[in-house]
Order: sequence, then structure tokens, then C-alpha cells
Amino acid sequence: MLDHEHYMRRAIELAANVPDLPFGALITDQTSGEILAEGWNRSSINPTWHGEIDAINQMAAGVRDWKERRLALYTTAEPCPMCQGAILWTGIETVVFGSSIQFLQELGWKQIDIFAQEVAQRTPFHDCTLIGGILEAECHALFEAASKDDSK
Ligand SMILES: Nc1nc2[nH]cnc2c(=O)[nH]1
Repeated sequence: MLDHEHYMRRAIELAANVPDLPFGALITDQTSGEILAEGWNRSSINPTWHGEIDAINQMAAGVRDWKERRLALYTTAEPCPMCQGAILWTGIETVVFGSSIQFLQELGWKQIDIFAQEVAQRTPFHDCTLIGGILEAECHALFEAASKDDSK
């Protein structure tokens, strides 16, 4: 059993790289517990460069045998439909997030209103388990702090 809070704490640290868009993400090998790749939101450079995409790209570039591993992704916020698609194409089995899409929308963030679990259920890929609300208060605090600058 992976220590979800341990890895989410690291995702929160990664989110500190981008305080205005505090989406931090990392990918672990569920068997060994090793962190394979880390990422954060770089959408100021490229709108598709979400934290989850950054972590997937880092893994694909740096971990030769990633396809043989059982992967889990940790992210400070529930993956958007674009990232959920990338997660399914990558074969990630478990996704653990802090703040939900609904929470971010209620805070006024422009999140796309299709919930990741629905995207996963409608695909022919293997099951993807979503676990939400890990270190939720800490993740909410990141987005609440970022919301003080009202450009979102
Ligand atoms: N989960 C997630 N949602 C986002 N919405 C905008 N950017 C991001 C991101 O990097 N991750």
C-alpha cells in the first residue's frame, strides 16, 4: 500500500515552483515505491503543458522501461480531460489528487467540467482508479492563495 500522503506532500512541494498555477505532479512505480518523474504546470510557455503532462513527458524521456511498470500519478488537482486522456494513453493505473475540479470551479478557476472518472469509464482502456481528497486542505490552500491574484 503506497503512502498517498507522502507522495502528495512532494506534489505540493513541486507546485511551489508555480505559485500562480499550483499544479504539481509526480509518477511513482506502485511496486517499488520509486518516484519515476516529477512535473509542474508550465502553461505560461505552452497551454497544453499541464503538470501531469510534464511528469508523463519527463518519465517517457528518462525511464526506459516505464511500460513494464505499474504506475501511479499524484497531482495537487484532479486531472482535466486532456490530462486524463494522456493518463489513459500512458496506462497509469492509479491517480491520486488533492483538490477536485468542482472545488476549483467553485473558486472561479476555468476547469473543464468533465470529470476524469467519466472520461476513464468511457474508454476501452483498462480501469483507472481515481482517489481524491488526499491532503485536501493543503491542496485547497494552494489554490486559495493563488486565487488572491484574480487573473484566473
Ligand atoms: N489537474 C490540472 N488541472 C489544470 N488546469 C489547468 N492547468 C492544470 C494542470 O496543470 N493540472
